[in-house]
Amino acid sequence: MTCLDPWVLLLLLLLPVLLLNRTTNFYFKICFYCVLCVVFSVVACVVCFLRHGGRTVRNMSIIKRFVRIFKYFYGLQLEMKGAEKLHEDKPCVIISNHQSILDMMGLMEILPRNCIQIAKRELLYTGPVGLIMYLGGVIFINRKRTSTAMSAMEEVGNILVQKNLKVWIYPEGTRNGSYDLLPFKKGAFYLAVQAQVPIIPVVYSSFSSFYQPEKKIFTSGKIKVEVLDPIKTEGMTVDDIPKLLETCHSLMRETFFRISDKLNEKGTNGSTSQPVQ
Ligand SMILES: CCCCCCCCCCCCCC(=O)SCCNC(=O)CCNC(=O)[C@H](O)C(C)(C)COP(=O)(O)OP(=O)(O)OC[C@H]1O[C@@H](n2cnc3c(N)ncnc32)[C@H](O)[C@@H]1OP(=O)(O)O
Ligand SMILES: CCCCCCCC/C=C\CCCCCCCC(=O)OC[C@@H](O)COP(=O)(O)O
Repeated sequence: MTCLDPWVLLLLLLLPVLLLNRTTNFYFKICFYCVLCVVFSVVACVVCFLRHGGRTVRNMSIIKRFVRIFKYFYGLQLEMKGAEKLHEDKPCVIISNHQSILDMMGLMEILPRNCIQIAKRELLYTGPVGLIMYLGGVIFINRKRTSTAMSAMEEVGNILVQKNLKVWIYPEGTRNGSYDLLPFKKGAFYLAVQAQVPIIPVVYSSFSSFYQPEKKIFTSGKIKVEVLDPIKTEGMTVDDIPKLLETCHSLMRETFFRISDKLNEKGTNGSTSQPVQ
């Protein structure tokens, strides 16, 4: 018996109370998510090194297996529609809406083979999480310097067809938890037109039925994912980009509203989702 035992006992007694409280439950789940990311990244880094010896997009299939476990801890269900459109063995630019750090779970559920992602450079410095992203072939861009971000994207465009790759981009350029989509940045559309490859929009329903950081709500729930039809860019030039962007934005926005559960003023959607204890 050590002198810490009464404190450990107290903590154990308090744990159910803390988990039942909405705010502490919320923070517990977010902290646990970060712990899961770090721990799984360390293990995945070792597996990736042993399997492929360094940075390659093939490591993503290993990372996927780890991240796909996360949803069971959070009682999240993912309902997919049209996923087969992503698995055609041809290069393309995949665009999707970006709500939260939780998106990674939805991403890994549907991520096709040979698909690299574009991420903000700051994520490279998150220790093991940054390292596993690097090993998985993620391309890091400096959003504060448009010219370097653009040339990094241009390099991706140059190898996309040559290496038969797909690229996953969040065209909103940042997380957006509001019940709408932000206006799109143009990088993804330049890339698709430059490489003359189709754009495939993927829409995730609003998380707000189970996840609302401002109200400290984080319950179990369902995410609907819909893959829209590919939009061809063959024959398009830079002049066509504004219209292409607009088409993708309105199609995705329409789909987002259709598949999301609109909340009432109380912040509930009337569903029976209960906090995961
Ligand atoms: C266990 C743990 C496991 C971990 C698993 C890892 C999972 C990994 C998950 C990772 C998830 C990570 C998720 C994340 O990290 S999301 C955050 C990072 N991702 C992005 O930002 C992607 C989307 N952003 C863009 O595409 C932006 O456009 C970029 C970044 C490129 C520039 O943005 P910026 O805001 O600086 O500029 P702007 O878009 O207003 O454009 C400015 C002007 O430049 C013109 N322009 C733009 N592009 C091009 C071009 N190519 N050629 C020529 N011109 C171009 C454009 O027309 C405009 O001109 P004008 O029209 O106003 O005259
Ligand atoms: C040595 C330093 C150690 C730091 C350790 C930090 C540990 C971090 C642990 C877990 C973080 C999980 C991150 C999972 C990756 C999710 C990617 C993501 O969603 O990034 C947000 C980015 O798209 C947009 O960022 P902004 O909304 O523009 O901001």
